Amino acid sequence: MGTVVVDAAAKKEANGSLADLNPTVVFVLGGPGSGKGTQCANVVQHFGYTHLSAGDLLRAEIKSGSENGTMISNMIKEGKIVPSEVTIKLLQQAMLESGNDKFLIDGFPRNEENRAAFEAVTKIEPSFVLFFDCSEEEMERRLLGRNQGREDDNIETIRKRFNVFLESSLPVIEYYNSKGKVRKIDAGRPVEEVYESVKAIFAPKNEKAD
Ligand SMILES: Nc1ncnc2c1ncn2[C@@H]1O[C@H](COP(=O)(O)OP(=O)(O)O)[C@@H](O)[C@H]1O
Ligand SMILES: Nc1ccn([C@H]2C[C@H](O)[C@@H](COP(=O)(O)OP(=O)(O)O)O2)c(=O)n1
Ligand SMILES: [Mg+2]
Repeated sequence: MGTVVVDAAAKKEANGSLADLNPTVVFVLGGPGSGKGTQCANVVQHFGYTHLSAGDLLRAEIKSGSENGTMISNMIKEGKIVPSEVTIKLLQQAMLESGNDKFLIDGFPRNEENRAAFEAVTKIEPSFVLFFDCSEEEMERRLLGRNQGREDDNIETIRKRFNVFLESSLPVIEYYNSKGKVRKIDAGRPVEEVYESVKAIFAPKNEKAD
């Protein structure tokens, strides 16, 4: 399954099945280090979603030895956003393989191209968009302390990623905000406090979720 060259027939088939699935999708957005992955893990435990991190899928694709691996790796090291075609195919495959119909899509869409292409290809509209709002100082501190051996968690690439976030990702959040879909969370607080706010968004009112 290593290939990422988009095969038209396979793409059509994947789309057909995804449309049949009519999945519930929540986009989880926020700057690098804002805590998207950390909070998604909490939501998965309590609310039955499948967590799909676009960055994790791209890193797995590099490791798998795919023919696009070098291109993806170079783009990630530069803090750049990989062409939508590649990322959307990985997301579609992961959704179909999961056996679930509720997804947290973390770190996607990261630019207007991602957003428009996903909508055009999958016809999926997110139920809402979680936006983790965090200061650059705090995000930088967290990224430098993340210790996951990531090639992009160095100060030079971090600065580039912050610029890409401001220039390309924030406009996507503004787009969804204009549609009333953004649920903004103060992500600069401790993990447990942030999760309290996240939980309140997912938990049906008057019901308890632990
Ligand atoms: N609320 C928080 N307070 C302090 N550290 C956090 C918080 N949320 C996440 N972290 C830590 O910050 C780093 C980045 O978090 P992560 O969830 O990977 O963010 P993202 O996916 O948005 O880049 C990790 O080392 C994580 O343990
Ligand atoms: N939609 C996406 C998501 C991530 N990427 C690439 C570019 C990003 O800088 C890296 C890392 O993304 P990831 O979401 O794992 O990073 P953070 O968790 O926000 O720190 O992956 C992409 O090209 N397109
Ligand atoms: Mg992450």
